[in-house]
Order: sequence, then C-alpha cells, then structure tokens
Amino acid sequence: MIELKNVSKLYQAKEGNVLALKDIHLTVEAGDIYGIMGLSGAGKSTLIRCINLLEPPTTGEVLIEGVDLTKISAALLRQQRRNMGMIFQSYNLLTSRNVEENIAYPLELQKTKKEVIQDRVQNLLGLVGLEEKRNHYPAQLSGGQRQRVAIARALATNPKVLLSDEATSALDPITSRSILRLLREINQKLNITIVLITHQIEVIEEICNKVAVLKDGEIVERGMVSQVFKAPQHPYTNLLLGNKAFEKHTPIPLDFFRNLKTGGL
Ligand SMILES: Nc1ncnc2c1ncn2[C@@H]1O[C@H](COP(=O)(O)OP(=O)(O)OP(=O)(O)O)[C@@H](O)[C@H]1O
Repeated sequence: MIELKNVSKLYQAKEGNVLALKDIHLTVEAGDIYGIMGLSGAGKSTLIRCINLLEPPTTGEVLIEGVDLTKISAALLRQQRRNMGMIFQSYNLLTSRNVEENIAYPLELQKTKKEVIQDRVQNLLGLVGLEEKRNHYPAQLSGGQRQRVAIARALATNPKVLLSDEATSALDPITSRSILRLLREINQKLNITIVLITHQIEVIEEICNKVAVLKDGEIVERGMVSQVFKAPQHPYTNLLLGNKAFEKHTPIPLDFFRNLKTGGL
C-alpha cells in the first residue's frame, strides 16, 4: 500500500549539500507495523516525511495505494494526506486549545458537521483513555497524556496509515510502553498500518513486525523483525543490536575498572 521507489533526497544549503536519502526502495503492506531504525543523522526523519510529502523527495516515486504523490496537484495531495495521520516526539499540540479542541481540529479544517465532530471526539477520547481530561490544556498534561491527545488527533480523520516520528523517545520507559501498547491496539483493532522511526531497538522489538535499517541514507538491511534480530546480515545491524546486548545483558568486567584506574585502557 505504501511504496517508495528510487527515492533520493538532496538538501541544498549554503553550508553544503547533504544527500540524506540514496535510492530508497521500501514496500509497506496493509496491516504492517514497519519500523525504520538507525542512528542520529541516518535519514530517518527525512524518510518518514517523504511518505506524506512533508519533505518532497528530490527524485523517485511515493506511491500510496498506487497513486504517486509526487505527481498530483496540491488539492489532491491534501486529500491523500487525510489518509495519513502523523505523530511526533514533541507532540505538536495547539497550546491554546484544550484536549477536545485539539482532537477536533483536523475535522474543523475539513468542515465536518458539529454533531459528527462531537461523536468522533467522544469515541477518540475513549480510545486513548482521556475522557476525564477533555477540558484540560496541553500544559496541564503529562508527556504520555499529550502523546495520547496527539494520537487521537492523528486518527480524527480516519486515516489508513499512522506515521510515528520518534513518538516515545521523550517518555520514560513505562509510559513509553503504554503508548506502544496503544499503537498496537490501534493497528489491530482499527486495522491501521503504522510506519515508525526510532533509534530505540526496544521499540522495534516491542511492536514492529518488519524493520528496515537505515545507515547514511541507505537501507542496509530489512525483513521480519524476528529474522533480522535473530540473524542480522549486515555489520551495521550487528553493531546496533550488539550495543543493546552490551547494555542489557553483559556485566561490565572487573578488569575494565582496574584498567580505568591505572589508565591501562
Ligand atoms: N532541512 C535540512 N537542510 C539541510 N540538511 C538537512 C536538513 N534536514 C536534515 N538534514 C541533514 O540530513 C541528514 C539526515 O537527517 P535526518 O534528520 O533525516 O536524520 P535522522 O536519522 O532523523 O536523525 P535524528 O535521529 O538525529 O533526528 C543529516 O545529515 C541532516 O543534517
């Protein structure tokens, strides 16, 4: 349902040009929770923003259900974008609007009838578990609650796809897990395809069925999470997963501290 073909992105700036994406080919099927992982600067944000054309690719095609977004008019693009909600690390809520009003905002923009908006907002508040906070403003909410509002707002127009740009990176591990659980529920109950970018391996492990590994603007490895994580083929994937194994499971050898004291490392 989402297909990127030969997508490249060149940023041209006074300070110098950056080729942020190089000949990307990516297929996301309906129902996937597709994770794109890589270190800082790998091109993850650029890639996810190319999917809804927030960042127009320099070359290549972005096909959503067979429609190439790079070739349609601005009006048609606006219409296509309603099929794709997006959430961000920094939530991007409207600070002068309360929870209900934030969720209603995309529907107001498309001139939906008031009664329909009320019903939809009510359902979404239930879905994200924020009925009791409906009149609160973003400043009165925790990070996790803000992300729930952002998720409800992203789903307001009934999209088929949800794009998640490091949605849990600013949250503590427990809140992060509760947001990931919510995303999985949305994928399973509402049949919404999710594409997410993250630098956190545990996010991929927790909810994604597929993964692509991005390095310096190129996809170096992709596949089912179960396979890629069990038997990574590319040294860079190994490095990313190896680091995690070190953090999580490998006790730091005593020699490390001895050597540190004596400057022997
Ligand atoms: N508007 C821009 N103008 C010039 N260069 C840019 C622009 N946006 C991103 N870049 C460059 O493109 C490359 C990829 O950036 P991008 O933000 O996509 O990476 P990322 O993997 O999302 O990184 P992070 O995890 O740190 O957000 C980087 O070298 C970055 O400096």
